[in-house]
Amino acid sequence: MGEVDPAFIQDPEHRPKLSATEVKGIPLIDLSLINSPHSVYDPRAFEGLVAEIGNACKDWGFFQVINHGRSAKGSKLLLGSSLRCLWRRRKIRRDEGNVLGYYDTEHTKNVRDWKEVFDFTVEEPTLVPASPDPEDKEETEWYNQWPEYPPELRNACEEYAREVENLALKLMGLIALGLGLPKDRFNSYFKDQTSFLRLNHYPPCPSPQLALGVGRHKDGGALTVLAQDDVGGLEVKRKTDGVWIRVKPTPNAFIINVGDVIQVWSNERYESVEHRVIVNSEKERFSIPYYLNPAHYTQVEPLEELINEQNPAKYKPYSWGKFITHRKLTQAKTLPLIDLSPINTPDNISGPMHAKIDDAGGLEVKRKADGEWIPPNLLSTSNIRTKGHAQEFRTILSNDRYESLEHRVVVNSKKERFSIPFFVNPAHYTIVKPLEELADEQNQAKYKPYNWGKFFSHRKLTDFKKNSAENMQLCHFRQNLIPSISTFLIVLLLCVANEIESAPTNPSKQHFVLVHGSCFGAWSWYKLVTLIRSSGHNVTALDLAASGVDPQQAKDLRSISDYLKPLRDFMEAVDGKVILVGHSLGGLAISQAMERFPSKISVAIFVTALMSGPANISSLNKEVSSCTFLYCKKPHHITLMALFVTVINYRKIRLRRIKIQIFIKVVY
Ligand SMILES: O=C(O)CCC(=O)C(=O)O
Ligand SMILES: [Fe+2]
Repeated sequence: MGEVDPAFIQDPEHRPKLSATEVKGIPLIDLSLINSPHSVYDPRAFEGLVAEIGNACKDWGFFQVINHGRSAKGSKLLLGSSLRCLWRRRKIRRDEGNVLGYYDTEHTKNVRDWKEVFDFTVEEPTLVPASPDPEDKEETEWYNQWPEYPPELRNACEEYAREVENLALKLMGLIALGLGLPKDRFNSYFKDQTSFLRLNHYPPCPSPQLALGVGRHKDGGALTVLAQDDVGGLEVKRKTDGVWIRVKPTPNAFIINVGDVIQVWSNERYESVEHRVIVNSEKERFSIPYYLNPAHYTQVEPLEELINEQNPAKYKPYSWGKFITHRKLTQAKTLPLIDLSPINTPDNISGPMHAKIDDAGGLEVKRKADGEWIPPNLLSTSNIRTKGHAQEFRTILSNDRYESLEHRVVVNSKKERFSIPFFVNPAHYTIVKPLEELADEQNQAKYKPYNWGKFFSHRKLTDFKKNSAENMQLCHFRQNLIPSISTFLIVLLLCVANEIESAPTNPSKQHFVLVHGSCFGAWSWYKLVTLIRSSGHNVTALDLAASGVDPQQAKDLRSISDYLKPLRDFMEAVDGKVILVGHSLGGLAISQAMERFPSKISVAIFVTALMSGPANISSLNKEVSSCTFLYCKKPHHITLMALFVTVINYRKIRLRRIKIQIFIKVVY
């Protein structure tokens, strides 16, 4: 591997102390009771063993076992010199199509590990989902990739795997008993297990103070049975004080790690252990973890027997198959720092680290697949690289190949929280538009150019209203805006206007006057204004009195007539015919304008609007109550409302009224 490439260098706070102390007190459990053919069954001793394992799982999340009944021949052979040449020969490299075999690009927390590995599964083939995509129901098979040399490798590995599997399942039985469950409680999960083994080789490292053999992590499966040679380097994070302690190799012992799956099954009675591997400048090191994993179709969730009202489930169920497929596909390559995959992968959707219901973080991202809010992986990075406004910019530059991420921060009643976003923005004079190289005839530019500086200063002035329509949003610049209420209105209007005798002869050039509803302002039409203008029409969005940016105060208005005055003033001044559009209470305003300026109005559109009678505004209530309003409210936001549109040809009003009712999704 040569000199230390920056990809291997750990952030300062995660660099190892090479002088770490080896401490006493790490549980060392003698399994001779269950393994010796000569031992007489002693229920009390057995109970003691179960309790010892239970305590080790609870207090440490790991322990060592001796007299485990395995001959240790297998591990000696695999760790020993006869097979080391495996690493120096040509390796069968894994790729995206085949995730097993040799590779040396494993990354933990986005930093490359100083090691090379050879992976093989216990079941041949191993059945797994074809992709991490939750919607994809297809399955695929993983096959081991055995090298031709050394020839004895395959047999040695397979034999070793069988031996350790036996031990791992026995330990699961003891753990089940310790949790007060039947001994065979976990058996069914491992019927079609996805367990695999890894031959780890840590070459000597010129800068062991900067890099790690494996960065800090927890094993994702149920249980790990680890064999190591006598070089040492494994460190575990002690639960009592968070100090990293070195695990001194014990001859013929296996190290047992509690994995994330047990943490979830036990509803956190046992917690998986964080660990890492230190490398050294002189000696290479070998180790063989056996990861005991459930069948891919397992939904991992707290066991029913271990939850109740006092102790509710701390995790949401997640698909083991989706989780492991994602892991396998992503861990062997560099993950970009700004990476959209976390919101689309089971790892972050429902992996044990992330599905924790009471996640202390606060940042949530909206998963693109289904719009659900989920916490991203905040636990492991010291610098949290969130995706901010800069990504809106990326969205446009990439012509939608990358989409910006919607996110939010939830607060909690106990802890305060701090964060420091760094927004990477272009120069103010930048005209943001899809890059030429990424837009062509087949894939046309999806955004119109806009001036970053103008956008940015507008945002700065209005950012306190992040969710209000007044805040300029990316959708302003979209070329082909998604059909919405606005587009619908224009299409509807033009269709109907063509039908009406008095419609302008050239419907392609109209002047729309938009009148907002109560408590709204001209800003509420921001989408429609953009749309109408970009369709080549004139548009005026008015603020009624004391609304939007109109300087008057509501308390100073003496009558409804004062409130409607800005429209009257406008109508007086305007040349030619206009199309009036009123929303909600704005219907009252346009009704009055229709009374006064009939010759200046070609069409009036009432959008869920009050519509007073043409002769007498006071007949308003009667008219309104005869209209059908369908209204569907969901908590916190209106997702659906009935749009009630009445198009009136004013001059023929007594002859013809068109009422159209539709359902439309309105996004505020
Ligand atoms: O090599 C070791 O001691 C531990 C390796 C490990 O933690 C892993 O591969 O998951
Ligand atoms: Fe591990």
